Amino acid sequence: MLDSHSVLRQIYGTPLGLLTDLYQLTMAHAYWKTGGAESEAVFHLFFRSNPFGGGYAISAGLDQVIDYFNDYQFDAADVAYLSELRGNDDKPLFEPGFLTHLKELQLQCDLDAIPEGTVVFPHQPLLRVRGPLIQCQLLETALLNIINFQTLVATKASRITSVCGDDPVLEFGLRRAQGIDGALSASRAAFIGGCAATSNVLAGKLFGIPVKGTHAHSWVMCFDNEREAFETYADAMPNNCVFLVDTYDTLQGVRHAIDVGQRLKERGHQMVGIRLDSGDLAYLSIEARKLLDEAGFHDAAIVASNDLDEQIIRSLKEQGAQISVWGVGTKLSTAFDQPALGGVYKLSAIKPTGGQWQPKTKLSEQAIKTSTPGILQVRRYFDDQGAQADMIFNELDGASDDCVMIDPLDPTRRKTFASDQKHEDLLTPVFRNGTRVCERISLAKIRTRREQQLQQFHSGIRRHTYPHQYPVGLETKLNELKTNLILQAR
Ligand SMILES: Nc1ncnc2c1ncn2[C@@H]1O[C@H](COP(=O)(O)OP(=O)(O)OP(=O)(O)O)[C@@H](O)[C@H]1O
Ligand SMILES: O=P(O)(O)OC[C@H]1O[C@H](OP(=O)(O)OP(=O)(O)O)[C@H](O)[C@@H]1O
Ligand SMILES: O=C(O)c1cccnc1
Repeated sequence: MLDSHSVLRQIYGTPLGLLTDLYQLTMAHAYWKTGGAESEAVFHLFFRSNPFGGGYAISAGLDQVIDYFNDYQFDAADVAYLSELRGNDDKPLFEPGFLTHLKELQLQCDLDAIPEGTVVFPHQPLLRVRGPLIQCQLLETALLNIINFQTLVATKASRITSVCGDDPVLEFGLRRAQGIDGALSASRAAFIGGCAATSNVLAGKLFGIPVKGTHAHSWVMCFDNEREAFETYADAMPNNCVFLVDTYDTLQGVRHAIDVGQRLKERGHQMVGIRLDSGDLAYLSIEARKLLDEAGFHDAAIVASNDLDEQIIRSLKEQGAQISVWGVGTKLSTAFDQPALGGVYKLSAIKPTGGQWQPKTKLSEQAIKTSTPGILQVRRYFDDQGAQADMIFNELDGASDDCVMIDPLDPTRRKTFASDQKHEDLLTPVFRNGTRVCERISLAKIRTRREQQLQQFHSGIRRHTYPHQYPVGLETKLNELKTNLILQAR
């Protein structure tokens, strides 16, 4: 199954094999030279704590991972570049045979992934990559780059949109995002997280996100007075009038908008609303609403922007602010209060050619950082109330019949599930032997999935202060395997 287009290719116009850390290539070279390259390996991508001190995260980025797999390639120019790199003896870093291997490389990996828009938790694999060791290793950095950022921003957007209820949130982050790709990826992830539209027109074109916009202070400042600015704008753009009213005196600005709105009405158009971008947004929105309603503009929206985030929006709502549309930029697209998710990609099992699977774990002084061995799957159990707990198990063993889940950090904490209890396995096949085996899901469906997913969970996980900790544990045999590997290593 071939994909007709790849957004990554459209943006960068080049294959992205070199979008990796040099050490992936030096390890790949060493595997190739010493015979380990074709051993079968399994890696999992997971994060260790929920971002923003919250109770959940929203998975995002898989569609770009699919693009990345589809486009994975080292072209002639890439190989020529690599051939020029030198080691500390000034000799070529990579042998020509390895560079030929890269040039001819075709991904043979299997990929299983938790679908985008799913509510996810620490320690559960979002991606599982299985295939030749050399290939799994080469994929690490870009997979982390894609999933870490989009999952982070989708989660931030989900927190913001949850506070806004049914009010639309417009993502305005492009101008202050971390570079071009940071902005584009943020627009996509923000939409998954529940934003209604973006101001980023390229993101609109590439991802099919609705685009929306008002006008800037510069428009008002180019005229002798605000009223003339609004009138001229209304003449030119009668079907997109949201007047920015705070350039000089906000409530006077609302009166000017109302006057121009009346003229628009007479000409058969409708003023969409006004935008507030400074001052006390609670007070000004309440006063603006009164003025608009008195003039009969009951449907006119009050858009607010200015360094908004979920805390300020919640506070504004508590103050009775009459804001109906929220423009959120910097704090959303840069994931301002936590700039990285901290997801990792760890080897968990290896099978030398002709040998048996060997589960692997990476020890750490901190128990929470010790990685889980095996070929993992995540099983989400449901009861009448919704999602009850997630159990990670090892597909090499299968889940045990009594389905007991253990908290690896406190083995006295356990949960037992009935063998016929409703459940869903979260990791689903995406690639088999380098070929895509699943349908691509539209961004609109992913966005809806997030909404539906959140309904499956106790509202306590959505709480921003001291959220409920959703139970995630290891199936008994997997916990034993992990404990034994730790004991052996020590
Ligand atoms: N009623 C309110 N309650 C809580 N926060 C508010 C309220 N009104 C505005 N804010 C927030 O307070 C911050 C105030 O921003 P700032 O100090 O830049 O003031 P300003 O009035 O916007 O000035 P400027 O003209 O420089 O933009 C913004 O993040 C804004 O969203
Ligand atoms: O505050 P954010 O959440 O990042 O939202 C985007 C901000 O960007 C614009 O301001 P800017 O001063 O750049 O331009 P302007 O002159 O159009 O207001 C806009 O007016 C918002 O305040
Ligand atoms: O359309 C807007 O109002 C807008 C767009 C980008 C940034 N700030 C505001």
